[in-house]
Amino acid sequence: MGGTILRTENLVKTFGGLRAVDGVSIKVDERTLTLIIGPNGSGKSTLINVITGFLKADSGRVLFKGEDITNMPPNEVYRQGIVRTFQTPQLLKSLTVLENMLIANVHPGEGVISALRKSQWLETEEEYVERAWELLKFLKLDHLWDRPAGSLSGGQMKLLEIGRALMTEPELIVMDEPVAGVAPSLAHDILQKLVSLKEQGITVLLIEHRLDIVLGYVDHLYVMFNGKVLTEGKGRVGIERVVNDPRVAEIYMGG
Ligand SMILES: Nc1ncnc2c1ncn2[C@@H]1O[C@H](COP(=O)(O)OP(=O)(O)OP(=O)(O)O)[C@@H](O)[C@H]1O
Repeated sequence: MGGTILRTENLVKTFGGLRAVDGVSIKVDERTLTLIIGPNGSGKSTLINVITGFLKADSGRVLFKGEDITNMPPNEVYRQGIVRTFQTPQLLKSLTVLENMLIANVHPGEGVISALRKSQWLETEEEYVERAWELLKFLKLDHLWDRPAGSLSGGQMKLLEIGRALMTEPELIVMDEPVAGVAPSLAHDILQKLVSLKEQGITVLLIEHRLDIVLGYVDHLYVMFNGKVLTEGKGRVGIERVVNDPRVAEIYMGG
């Protein structure tokens, strides 16, 4: 484990009178897998939306590698080295698996066509194809390279979404429910892939409901409730303590 790559300080996001994120301070260490759990409506998605620039904070700060990135627009956050994946993979379903990989570097808000026309893209085209191919092999999607993305299974689409995120060579990947709706064996495959990303220097921050499947892969666990961090734990012992905390069972039973 290295130093802290991402930190939030007293982050607040309100919707009208509702404090969806209510003074959240978290730390994500380099090359770890950090998981945020919490019952529905506890503020997890809002928190990662604020971190990744999809929502503006009312107050508090987001620091990435020590730099203040609070309220930067998503494309700026992305340029800093943070990539986001969504619960529903954001794929272009009529394009092939390989094509989806190749257009992954299109900045949010930038048209696909104009990005593809860029001379800069053409210069690095060979490199991109190589990288896409390596990643497809890593994700065991290479045999599907010429299939339309829309013909993949739900789990394969999640993998392709991860592949697209990795095409951008991120330092931090923020994921919204990467194994939701995925069969257990493929879910474990996906999580093992995420663990092996740590060895490549990538840090993973994720939200996930399926604790039974995810917990064994996690280095740092945060529990959110009512917009706040209820408790947290690091390492086997710390995580075990959180999981056995009666307050955690209580919020899930209440929700
Ligand atoms: N755009 C919005 N406008 C108004 N209220 C919102 C908005 N987004 C979220 N909320 C509210 O903020 C609170 C936190 O929601 P959020 O989606 O962050 O929770 P969550 O922990 O991610 O839940 P889930 O696990 O169901 O995705 C909820 O009460 C929700 O209804």
